[in-house]
Amino acid sequence: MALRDPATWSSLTLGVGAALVVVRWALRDRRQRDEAYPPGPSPIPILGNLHQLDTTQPWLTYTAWKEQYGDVVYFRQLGQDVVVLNTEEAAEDVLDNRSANYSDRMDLSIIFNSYGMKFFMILERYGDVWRAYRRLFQQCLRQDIAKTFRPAQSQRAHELVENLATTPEQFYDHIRRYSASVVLKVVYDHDLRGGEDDVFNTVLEGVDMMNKTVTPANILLVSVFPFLQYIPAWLPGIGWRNGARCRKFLTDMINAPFDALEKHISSGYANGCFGADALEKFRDTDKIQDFETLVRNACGALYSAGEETTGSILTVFMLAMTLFPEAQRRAQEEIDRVVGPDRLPDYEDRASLTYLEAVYRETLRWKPTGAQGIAHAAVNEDIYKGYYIPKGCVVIPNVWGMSQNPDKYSNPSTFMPERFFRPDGTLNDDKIDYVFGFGRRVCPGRHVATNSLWMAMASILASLKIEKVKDSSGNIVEFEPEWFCATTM
Ligand code: HEM
Repeated sequence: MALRDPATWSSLTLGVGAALVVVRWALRDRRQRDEAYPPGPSPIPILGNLHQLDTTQPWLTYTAWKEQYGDVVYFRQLGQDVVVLNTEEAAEDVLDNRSANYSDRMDLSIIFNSYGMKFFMILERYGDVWRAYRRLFQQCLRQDIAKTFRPAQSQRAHELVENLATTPEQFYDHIRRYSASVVLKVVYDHDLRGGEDDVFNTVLEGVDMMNKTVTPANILLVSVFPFLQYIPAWLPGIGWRNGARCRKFLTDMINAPFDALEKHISSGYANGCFGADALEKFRDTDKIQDFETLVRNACGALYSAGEETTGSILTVFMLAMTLFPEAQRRAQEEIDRVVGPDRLPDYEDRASLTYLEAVYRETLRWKPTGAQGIAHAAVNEDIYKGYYIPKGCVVIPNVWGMSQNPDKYSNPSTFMPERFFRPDGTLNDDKIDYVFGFGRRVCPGRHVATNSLWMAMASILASLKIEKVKDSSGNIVEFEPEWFCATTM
């Protein structure tokens, strides 16, 4: 793609135009109203408060602002109104209890179109198309249906243990393979076994491409300067911004597993899975237009939302077990006592393995992988606790702030499963559900995710001891874990 290309220039013009609109919007005066905006830092023209944000880990800034301004904080970012909800109570009040008004997302149509993200319903605006997706999820991924995938999840968890035992140094690849294999099975009835697998390679490449493009920084840049999507793909370091290349990867990511599923269906070999179930249940619907494309896209969205999240949490689990051996020892002692040495834990054991349950919850809490949740947006203006929230305002649930709240979790940076027990030894009611989101947009894959995570943790703890690496002389190699959490918009 050359800069001489007329399309590039028209985009450049559009980009500059968009920048000017953003500047004018950013400079506009706040409306004079009776109700005040929630408290927050003072903005400067154009940037708003962008210069005060830790842009790679914004949740750290939000959490610091909580100390200064409170549970509900208002700021501006290049003219965009943003409200941060720093506590579970505020997030439940606004996003759960008023979900009819707070289930929208920011307008990201430029990114959607330039990078081929239309399938990615996670960022779909609140409306009929989004409702059609949620109808599919409600019919084909609810809790009782998620249970039917458990045997496949157990089998893959046992494979994960075998892989970890054979080549522990490749633990990250094994974990990623596990989470991908579960989601491929659940969504497409695709069996990922040993060796090369074209479908697996294609979807991994697609997700990696998405991870680069769907970041807050890139979204902001491309929204203001749409011509960036025409950066030549071969340019080192920044060629990944090329829209056409990304579109190709994502189209392949959506089509490869779905085409394979359709072949299975037509040859009569498909077992129960989300894709086949949705095609079957909605085939005669007149309520959803072009339902086949919708199902194809829904499958792509489920895969891209489900693979990395599960993998990241299991990576956090491995880190926690390495750094906090006492928690590992207690969970293993419980499994030995309750399950015994002759078999691996099964889902039926879950209620009896209370310490393991606490390890599971503490893993979600300790280093939540979606530290600033996924932002919602207000459909209409609203008043919350006397504060004005404007129409179109982006509303961020600060999951990091909730999970590291020292008033609720003492020594929050310590991995301490014991915090989930009441004095009488029973588990409390804090299930860390807030990591799965809020209101009408709550994660539809949470039942599948919970089953995958629990089974992997139970199987690993029942079979392996996780400890720090030793060098050739048998000395422990100490390491300083670096914590980085992928941002979501
Ligand atoms: C493993 C841990 C997972 C976590 C922590 C997680 C978390 C989340 C969060 C925070 C949201 C946004 C909710 C909101 O807007 O308030 C979300 C949305 C979503 N998740 Fe998950 N998720 C996980 C696994 C999965 C899996 C396995 C799947 C698919 C099988 C999945 C599919 C989705 C989809 C499709 C949405 C978009 C919902 C919408 O916008 O209406 N997730 N998830």
